[in-house]
Amino acid sequence: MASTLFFQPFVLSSPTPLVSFSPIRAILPGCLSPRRRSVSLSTTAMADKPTSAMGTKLPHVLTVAGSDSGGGAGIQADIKACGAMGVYCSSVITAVTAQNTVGVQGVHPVPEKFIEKQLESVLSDMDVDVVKTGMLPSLGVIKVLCESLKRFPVKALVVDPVMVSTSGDTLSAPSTLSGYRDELFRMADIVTPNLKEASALLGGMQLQAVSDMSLAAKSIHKFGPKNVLVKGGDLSGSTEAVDIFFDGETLYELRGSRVQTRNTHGTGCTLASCIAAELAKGHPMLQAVKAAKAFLESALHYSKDIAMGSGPQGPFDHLFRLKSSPYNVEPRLKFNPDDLFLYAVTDSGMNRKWGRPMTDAVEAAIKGGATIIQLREKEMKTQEFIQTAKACMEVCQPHKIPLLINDRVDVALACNADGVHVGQSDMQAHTVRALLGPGKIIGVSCKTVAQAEKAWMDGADYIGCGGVFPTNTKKDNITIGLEGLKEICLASKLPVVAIGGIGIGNANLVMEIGMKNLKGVAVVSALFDKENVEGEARKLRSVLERVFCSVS
Ligand SMILES: Nc1ncnc2c1ncn2[C@@H]1O[C@H](COP(=O)(O)OP(=O)(O)OP(=O)(O)O)[C@@H](O)[C@H]1O
Ligand SMILES: Cc1ncc(CO)c(N)n1
Ligand SMILES: [Mg+2]
Repeated sequence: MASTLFFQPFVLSSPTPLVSFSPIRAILPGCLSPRRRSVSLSTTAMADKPTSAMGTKLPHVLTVAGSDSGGGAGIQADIKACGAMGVYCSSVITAVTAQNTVGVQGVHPVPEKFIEKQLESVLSDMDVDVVKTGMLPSLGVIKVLCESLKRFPVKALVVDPVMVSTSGDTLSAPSTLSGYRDELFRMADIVTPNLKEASALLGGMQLQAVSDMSLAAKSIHKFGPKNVLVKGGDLSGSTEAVDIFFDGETLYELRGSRVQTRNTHGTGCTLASCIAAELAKGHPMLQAVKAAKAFLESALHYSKDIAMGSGPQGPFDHLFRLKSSPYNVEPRLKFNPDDLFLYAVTDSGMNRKWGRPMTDAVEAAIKGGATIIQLREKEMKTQEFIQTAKACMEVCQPHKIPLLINDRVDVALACNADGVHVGQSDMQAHTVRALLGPGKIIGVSCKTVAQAEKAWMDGADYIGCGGVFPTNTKKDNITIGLEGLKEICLASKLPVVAIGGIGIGNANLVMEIGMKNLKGVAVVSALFDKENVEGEARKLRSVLERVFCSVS
């Protein structure tokens, strides 16, 4: 088995915006060729188009693919996947297939000239950010597409080299192999072959284990794409769904749990479309791939018992979020790891003791210098918790301070909080991510290196690490000490906030361990078990600032 490499260079060095539904065209950070970036439609180009320049810019994916009459794969999957990710999707149809859960009964290619016409219609007019390709039935279609992309450059190209359906039916002519290898791959930001496609691209190489997939990813990279994702959905005998990502330097083994279901028709199309959608929003490549995989796992899980058709492979429901989380709207605040600097965690028992409403306590903490608030209420009834959270949101919003909810994803959705913090026995972070969407902040409490690694894989934004010192807030909590904190910081690819028994007297010791990704301290009693919350926050903040200035 290939060794697992989990480098995530972008996380610590430059906090990237989680979502950029910017009214102006966002530039994709670090994932695009300078060649295309330099020629892509710029704000200047937009200025030539008064209609689109004056309105809101939607992130836009164009899919160039075949129609699946069964609605589970192809164009239909692509449009639903982009819709589910909150991205506009236009479509150039390359072929019409007669398809169902049994297999492909017929293929009717669209004439190349008419594909060219569709491409020109959309690309010349509609501000496409990312092109995603699926079924390209002939070499001629690939050539037409390459020419169109040269005429109308876009910010990113995602190539899913669809060749054979899972039912075994051929969807592209053998001559397309050379078109992919010699022409289209060179223009691609990522290519996403499954096992059979990777094998075909590499002249029949056998792919039976993860180590073979790693070799294949490296070989396919030589054809010229910037990144390669070899998908392991069809890897037999695995309890996990393992994909291999290669960016030309580092191999990443992306593992998810394998959902036990027959409803996997269109997973490949969906994955590639979700990647394209995340790129269109402005996310970097690896983050886009991880978000796509997390979405897919949730969609498969949600759809695992759907019964449709009599064949071996059924479709799944891309739009499950519409049913599961009506409040799933895009976030207001982008996560900035520096927000972890002075992290205030509430405790209504303490605030009651000092006779102040939660909103006053939160306001005072913010005025004293708190940079993020977490509502941690273990006893409160749901309705009261939601009301309190909504009221606290109103306190936080004018100060642009993010508000997170401890454990209760439902409460976070109900009040449209900025995110959720979960512990090890709460809902898993990847499920939280699927429910909250890509733009919300997710934190996970971690006591071990393995937990920190899982948090990163699950798509969390930061980890809370502790208890650093013994604390009365959490009885029987294991104390990891400064050494434990240091070990986890060293291993973590995510920013870290230290927690547990921290206050004015010892915050300096914590920050002085000198870890670059240790971004701040989280406190409960040090602020809220005091009479003057604002004053205590101010003192703590000045301790932190002093250390920050001396170590940086
Ligand atoms: N049962 C499953 N549970 C979880 N993830 C899965 C499952 N099956 C496939 N995947 C994931 O779905 C993505 C698509 O992989 P897959 O290898 O199935 O692509 P594909 O064969 O091109 O799909 P298609 O069925 O559209 O042809 C990968 O990220 C893979 O790990
Ligand atoms: C149209 C179409 N595109 C792609 C696939 C691969 O899933 C399929 N089965 N049908
Ligand atoms: Mg498959």
